[in-house]
Amino acid sequence: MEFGSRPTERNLLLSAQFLQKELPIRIARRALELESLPFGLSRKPAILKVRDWYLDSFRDIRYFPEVRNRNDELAFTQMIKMIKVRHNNVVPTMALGVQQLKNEQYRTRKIPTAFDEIHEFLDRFYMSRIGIRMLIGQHVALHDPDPEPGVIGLINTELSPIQVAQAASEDARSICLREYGSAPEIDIYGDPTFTFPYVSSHLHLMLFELVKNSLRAVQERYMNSDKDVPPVRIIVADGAEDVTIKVSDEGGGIPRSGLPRIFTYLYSTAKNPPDMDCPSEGVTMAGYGYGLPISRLYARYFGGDLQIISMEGYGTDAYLHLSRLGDSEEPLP
Ligand SMILES: Nc1ncnc2c1ncn2[C@@H]1O[C@H](COP(=O)(O)OP(=O)(O)OP(=O)(O)O)[C@@H](O)[C@H]1O
Repeated sequence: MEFGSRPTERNLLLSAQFLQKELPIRIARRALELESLPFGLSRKPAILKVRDWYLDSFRDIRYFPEVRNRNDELAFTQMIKMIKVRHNNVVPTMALGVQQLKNEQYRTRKIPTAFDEIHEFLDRFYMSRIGIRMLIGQHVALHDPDPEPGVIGLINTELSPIQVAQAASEDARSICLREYGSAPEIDIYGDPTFTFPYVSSHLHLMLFELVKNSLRAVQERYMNSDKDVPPVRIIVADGAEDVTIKVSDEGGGIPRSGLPRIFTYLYSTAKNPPDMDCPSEGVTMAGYGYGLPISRLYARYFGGDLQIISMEGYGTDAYLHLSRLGDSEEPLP
């Protein structure tokens, strides 16, 4: 944030030179790991596709001549922007690969794999992806000739969590409306003038996932009843260390036996999961089971965390902690 507040030619050049060294290291580590996954996962077509994206991006950066001047820097920026687009569908494509492995085990009636190892790999892999995309996104965004006041690259130094909560709520409600024909109300509490520095796309993504889960739970619980539908409540608290946002619903909660699984990849109670073979299809209410684990990674990336507390038979509280100390280091694998 401090570096980007002065996006001079010299600083942009320094930034590009740093990325030219740093990105291939991060990308190569992930490519190697993609090649050595357990249980034959590395040979699944979807995983090979992702591996190839990583190899292509590695080559693009390594074959790019050394960045020495402004023109090089602009060309380099275009190139890494393309890389970011190339990797847009990594998450659903990886999900497809893991699903292919699961299906195969189911068909051949092999003893189901302990997926812990794969879970840990995916956590590392997606965390690294968040870091790579943050670095590329920040560099590219610093070229914006006319940034909004208070915005430095991807970071909004005056982000209002209430505003982001409103936008994320609207998005989640419109999906709920589309899917069920109606959607519970959402009440948002907190100081509307309060702001803190954060990446608004990250916060939007996390709140959108949490609100979507709450809306779905409430909707399913009250769909066929004539009782009043209780609203989902979002409460924003600004502490000295953390900004905490609670998303609270009366959607019936999660059974205690199911709680250890909600942060695992591919655990979902959605009845009609999206077509895994068409990962670019539009957003649905629930499906992959990726919402919670991915949101927690985004929170942890900047030193925060996500906790889910459930009261079975009543509802669920999600606590999203966002560290505002600004002194956390990237928790890289
Ligand atoms: N607020 C909630 N109330 C009740 N159950 C919940 C709530 N939040 C999450 N769950 C349970 O946890 C599961 C996993 O949630 P997660 O957000 O990770 O995936 P998903 O919503 O099923 O799919 P998607 O990848 O589309 O987010 C859900 O399928 C649901 O069973």
